[in-house]
Formats: sequence, structure tokens, C-alpha cells
Amino acid sequence: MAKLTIMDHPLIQHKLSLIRQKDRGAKEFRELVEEVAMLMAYEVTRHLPLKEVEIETPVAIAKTNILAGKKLGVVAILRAGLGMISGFVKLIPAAKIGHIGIYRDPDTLEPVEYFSKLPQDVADREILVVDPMLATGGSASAALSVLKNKGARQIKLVVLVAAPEGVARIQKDHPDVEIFTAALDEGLNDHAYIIPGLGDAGDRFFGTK
Ligand SMILES: O=c1ccn([C@@H]2O[C@H](COP(=O)(O)O)[C@@H](O)[C@H]2O)c(=O)[nH]1
Ligand SMILES: O=P(O)(O)OP(=O)(O)O
Ligand SMILES: [Mg+2]
Repeated sequence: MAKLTIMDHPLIQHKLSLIRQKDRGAKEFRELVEEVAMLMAYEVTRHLPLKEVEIETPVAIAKTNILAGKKLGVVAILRAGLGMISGFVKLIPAAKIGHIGIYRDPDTLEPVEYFSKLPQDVADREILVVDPMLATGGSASAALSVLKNKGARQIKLVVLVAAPEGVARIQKDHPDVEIFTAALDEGLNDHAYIIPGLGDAGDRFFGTK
């Protein structure tokens, strides 16, 4: 079963509380999502392999560590996932970026795919899929299937807020995909919005409602 990690770093928790507040304007919302995404990128890359190299400091030769060069990709589920990309890329500038466009049909709540553009070598990269909200899990499950159909095998899912229903869906459909979230909320309302959640992340980020 997919492992679930709740990122309880105090800075992540504090900033998420600010993001959740309904009167938070789009400007601050965007800034905070970027900051939290950066902190999450820091946590989710803890396992990256290092290699020892020799460098010359102003004082002496030092044996020290650098990243071993594992290839990474960050894939945003549009639109809301776009908001997390800049935070990830600030910490992992060499990562390639992919986009998968999915919206939820407002009546059926089923995911509707409308776009996909991924790095060509997606199968050779560790892929970090980002979307602020994991509600029913339909969107993330569909995005993970798109990636697997293109050959991706090492995938992690990174969200700001998850509902237990969404976690269960990913653990059932994609038991190999580790999930990272800043919060595990109570559940879903009748329109499949996360309670208490933060509303529609895409609309809040882009100011479309
Ligand atoms: O509270 C919410 C719930 C969902 N979203 C948006 O929907 C998808 C995820 O929904 P699933 O039911 O898991 O498919 C996510 O991409 C968000 O864009 C939301 O913003 N707020
Ligand atoms: O999942 P949705 O329908 O909320 O899509 P978007 O991220 O474009 O708001
Ligand atoms: Mg939306």
C-alpha cells in the first residue's frame, strides 16, 4: 500500500493555515502556495542520492557531497498544480516540467482530461506530481495513469491538503505511489470539496471566482 507522509514541519503548518483563510487575497495566496511548495520540495527530496567529490576551498582540499545527478521531473495537474511548480523549480532547477490538464466535471465529479505534455524521457526520471488538493482522488489517479502509460515508474504525489477518500483511492489504484501532504482533513462535502480544506485551489490561485 502507498505510504502516506504528513509533513508536519512548523513552517509548512503555519503557512497552510494562512492559505486556508477565506479572506486571503490571490496575491498572498499565490506567494504562500509557492513558499509551502518549496518547503515540501525540500522534504520530498530527502532521499536523493549523494556522491563524494573533492573540491578546493580557499583553505584546503575537501572531500564533500554533491547530488549524484538523479533525473527528476515535476508534473503539475492543471490548473491548480501550476501554483506549486515555481516553488519546486526554485529548489530543483534542473528538473524537467510536465503538464497534465484535468478538470472535474461539476455534475459527475469525474476527472476530464484535456491536455498532456510530458518530458520525453519521463520513464527515466523520478516524477513528482503536484496538485494542491486530493479530494476524491479521481484527478490524481487519472494523472498517475497518464504517466504510467508513458512509462513512468518512480512517482511521488505531493499535495497540500488531502481527504481520506482521496488517499484511499490512490492507495487502491496506485499502491506504488507514495503520497506526501501537509494536512489530512476530515472528508468531503456534497460537492466533493474538502472539509475544511481551502476551497477551489485553482479559482483562488488564478482569481477566477
Ligand atoms: O476542495 C477541493 C477539492 C478539489 N479541488 C480541485 O479538484 C481536483 C481534485 O479533485 P478530485 O476529486 O481529487 O479529483 C484538484 O485538482 C483541484 O483542482 C479543489 O480545488 N478543492
Ligand atoms: O479540478 P478543477 O475542476 O477544480 O480544475 P482547476 O484546477 O482547473 O480549477
Ligand atoms: Mg478548480
